[in-house]
Amino acid sequence: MPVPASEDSPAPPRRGPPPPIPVTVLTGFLGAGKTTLLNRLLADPALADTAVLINEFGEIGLDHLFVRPVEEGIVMLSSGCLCCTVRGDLVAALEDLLRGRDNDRLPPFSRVIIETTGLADPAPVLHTLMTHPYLAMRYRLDGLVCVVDAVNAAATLDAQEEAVKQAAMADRLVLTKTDLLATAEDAQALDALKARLKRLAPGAVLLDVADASAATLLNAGLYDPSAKIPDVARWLAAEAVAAAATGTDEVEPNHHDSRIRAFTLATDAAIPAATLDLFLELLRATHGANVLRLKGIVKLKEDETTPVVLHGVQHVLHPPVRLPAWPDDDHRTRLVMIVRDLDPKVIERLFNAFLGVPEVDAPDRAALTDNPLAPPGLAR
Ligand SMILES: Nc1nc2c(ncn2[C@@H]2O[C@H](COP(=O)(O)OP(=O)(O)OP(=O)(O)O)[C@@H](O)[C@H]2O)c(=O)[nH]1
Repeated sequence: MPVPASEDSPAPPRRGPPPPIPVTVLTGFLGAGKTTLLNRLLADPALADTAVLINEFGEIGLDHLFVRPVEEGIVMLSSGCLCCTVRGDLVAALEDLLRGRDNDRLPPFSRVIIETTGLADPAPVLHTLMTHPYLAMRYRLDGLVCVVDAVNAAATLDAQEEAVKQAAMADRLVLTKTDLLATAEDAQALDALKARLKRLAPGAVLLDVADASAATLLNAGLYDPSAKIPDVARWLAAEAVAAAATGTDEVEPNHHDSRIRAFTLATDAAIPAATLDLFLELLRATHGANVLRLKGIVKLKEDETTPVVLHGVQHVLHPPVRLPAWPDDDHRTRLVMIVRDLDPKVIERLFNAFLGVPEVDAPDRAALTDNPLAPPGLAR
């Protein structure tokens, strides 16, 4: 991971490429209300210059300037790993949009919304935006919005692990069909669902569809266009994740949810770039498939005044971004991770091993077998 040179501003230099176009990915299980929500959002004049990519046109017609269908088409990355695929169809559709815009065939849209199919794993969509050399330059992920049907979500989350993954990876969670909940039991079930979603995605903003708007759902990324300095604290939501980490034991063991854990790592220590590189490489190589999302800001030893921002989805790490300065008073390294089938302690020990933090209370034998750097077979 080459750490880039400091930039004076997230905006590119005047004669360079245009600023990347924000992309919002809209997920949610079958019939959860994605298209209905999209339809409502597109009626907002603030989204008049939005291009929409949608897998299939459902019963609700979208009346918008450029709504484009995309076919399902998964392409494997050269690593050959199933979980880090990119979508060839999506690459073609996103390239086509840019061509149209650059040739004045299309109006100069300033935002893209991609509605996925209900069964979709969001990871390949995010990988497409993060790994394609040209698309990663012209587009940037703004956020992942997951629509959750308040009537059926509990049963769906119990039965479908993809629904759990969609919710766990989200930056924004929108509860639909709350208008259909009438009884006291319904209200109780809704509270339980909200608590469940908060455990799954403690860093995500959870809102009712009645409050869903361009203002509340969009600009979830690092760069809010209205703010000159990236709002890292809002984007990371490290405090919310840390606060929720204490309550995860209540999860019923049979739920798919119990496989998901959200946690933060924080340190005051400055990390040499080469050490960070090695840590991330080992994390990707040994646990990449289980790290559903990684967000972070890192204090580098080489220049403690210009932190690096990280964003990863499973094996795929977005090229790190060097900030010109710390965005606020918190100058600690903070990593926020959503993992599946992985004990946060394993990552914590790996991180501490790279930082040189001794495992003071580990007995000798455990220090050997628990060593996260030990060769496979020796480590537990
Ligand atoms: N009562 C109520 N019905 C809703 C709400 N949101 C969506 N619906 C209804 O739920 C049904 C499915 O909505 P869609 O917007 O098509 O859902 P979708 O997620 O796009 O569906 P797929 O594309 O098939 O996955 C439609 O009949 C909508 O009218 C809501 O907030 N309240």
